[in-house]
Amino acid sequence: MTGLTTFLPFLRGTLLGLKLGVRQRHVLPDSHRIVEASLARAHVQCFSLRACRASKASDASTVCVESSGRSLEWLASKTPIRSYASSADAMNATVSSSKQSQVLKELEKVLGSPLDTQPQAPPPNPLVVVISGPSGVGKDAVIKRLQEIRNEIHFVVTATTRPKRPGEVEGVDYYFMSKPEFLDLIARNELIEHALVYGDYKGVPKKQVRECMSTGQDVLLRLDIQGAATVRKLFGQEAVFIFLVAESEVALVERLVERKTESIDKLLVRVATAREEVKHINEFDYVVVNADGQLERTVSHLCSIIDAEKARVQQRHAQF
Ligand SMILES: Nc1ncnc2c1ncn2[C@@H]1O[C@H](COP(=O)(O)OP(=O)(O)OP(=O)(O)O)[C@@H](O)[C@H]1O
Repeated sequence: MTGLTTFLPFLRGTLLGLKLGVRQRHVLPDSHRIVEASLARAHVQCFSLRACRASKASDASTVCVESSGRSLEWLASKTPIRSYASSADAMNATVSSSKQSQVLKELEKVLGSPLDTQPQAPPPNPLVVVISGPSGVGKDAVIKRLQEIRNEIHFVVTATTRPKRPGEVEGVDYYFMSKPEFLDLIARNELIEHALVYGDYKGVPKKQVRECMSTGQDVLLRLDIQGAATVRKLFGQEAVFIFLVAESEVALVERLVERKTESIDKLLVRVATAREEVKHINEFDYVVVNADGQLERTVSHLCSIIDAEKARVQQRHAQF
């Protein structure tokens, strides 16, 4: 309402200007003035499109120009206004491509140099993303889904000495190996980190991470809390650490019981450990709730984090 009342005097002046054929001048930022000056040459007059619609003016056409991140709406005389849903529609509806290129040429002339076609944002650095969280929270389920929708991210397959669970695939879910084989990897210093978890070894092979990072690919690591702490020491703030939690402790336990992969003794150990692990939440950059039945939402949150990381001005720069 306030905008309208402030605007009415301007609108009256504008319409009067149109009738009298007098070019109006409005206070615009410098960059906009350049645009205005250039378009003035093409006999285009600048007004607010919204104002003209409100006034039901029917003797103007629209030319929209993106300048300094804002949309300027230019009204030129003689052609009728058409109804449209957005500035982009207005552009399509009323400006022919030849007119557009004419405007661009005019702008380039005024600027004294050609408009740059290069991307304005620098290419983002490859990310190292660590996903961690207590046992049974859904790390594997979440990562599996994330891989389906973001297959450009390389999931680093962990080596483990634990037995394969039904449905798990060698080289996809884990590299399953015997304890002597795993100990050999340790001896050859071929693991970024490794740990003995619930009596089984788990570790991240260096080779995979090294190879991916050298090609500029994003890397996703699934680590338990100890592993995440070790990798944090290695990468510091240069990697992204995400902590998955269930909506509550009871929800986590129900999920573990439902999975039916542990005896009651093993369950007890996992639940007691999970209670301790959740205390490490502050060592992470992000926390994401994997609520029951909300796997898609969880994965969508992870995608948002990755996208936000890609949009950072000060990029993380993981080196290995
Ligand atoms: N959002 C969810 N809603 C319901 N069930 C889920 C959800 N996320 C995962 N699950 C299920 O919970 C169980 C535990 O998930 P998963 O095995 O992925 O956990 P994990 O964190 O990888 O466990 P671990 O560290 O013990 O390997 C699985 O049966 C999985 O299908």
